[in-house]
Amino acid sequence: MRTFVLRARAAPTDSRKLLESVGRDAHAEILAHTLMNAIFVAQSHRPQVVVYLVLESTHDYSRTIRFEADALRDIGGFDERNLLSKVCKALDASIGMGKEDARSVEPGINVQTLSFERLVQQLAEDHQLFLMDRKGTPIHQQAFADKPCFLLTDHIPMPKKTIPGLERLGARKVSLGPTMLFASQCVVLIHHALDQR
Ligand SMILES: C[S@@+](CC[C@H](N)C(=O)[O-])C[C@H]1O[C@@H](n2cnc3c(N)ncnc32)[C@H](O)[C@@H]1O
Repeated sequence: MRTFVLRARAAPTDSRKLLESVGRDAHAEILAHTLMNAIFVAQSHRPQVVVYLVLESTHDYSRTIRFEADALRDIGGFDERNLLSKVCKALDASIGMGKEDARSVEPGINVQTLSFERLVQQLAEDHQLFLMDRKGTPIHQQAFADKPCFLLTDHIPMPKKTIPGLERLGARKVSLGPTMLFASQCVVLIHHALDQR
């Protein structure tokens, strides 16, 4: 199982604002690109992949949308419009939810009003956490067990004060080289590195 968490700090939890932000400051397209590269390969999907999108620009609670590749049905295509429509459907389904509530959206997709910090605490119970960071251990030198979970952000960096807490949960920094990449590009390189093993 490979798990990816995209902490989308600028992404609105209002579906209309999310769509309006494509190509603008909040760059909602990052969500679609990351989903695409995490879940899909040519003519198929990757088995055993889970993606969490954590949208944090909100007036109430962060929304954590979980996509489980093996359970998705009728995803309808991998273009930005289609993938963002799934995100919007989850956001609309979450309207009115209380704190740390959960709803099923469609097969393979659910939404929770869960913060990044609480999500990562939960994942740390049975996953090995890796914080993607240019200054971390080169990925080809890093050992991986059977449930790695890779933590990424959108164009806004991980807040510095979050990092000691992640390290206390066991997160290790892993690098894909000195070039600053998009999260979606990191996902491709992570899959490639793990595919070689
Ligand atoms: C566009 S980058 C974030 C840029 C942001 N301005 C920053 O300074 O972190 C998106 C995500 O990819 C990760 N990332 C980008 N290049 C990387 C690299 N060469 N190795 C490891 N992670 C990388 C970042 O750590 C971040 O989680």
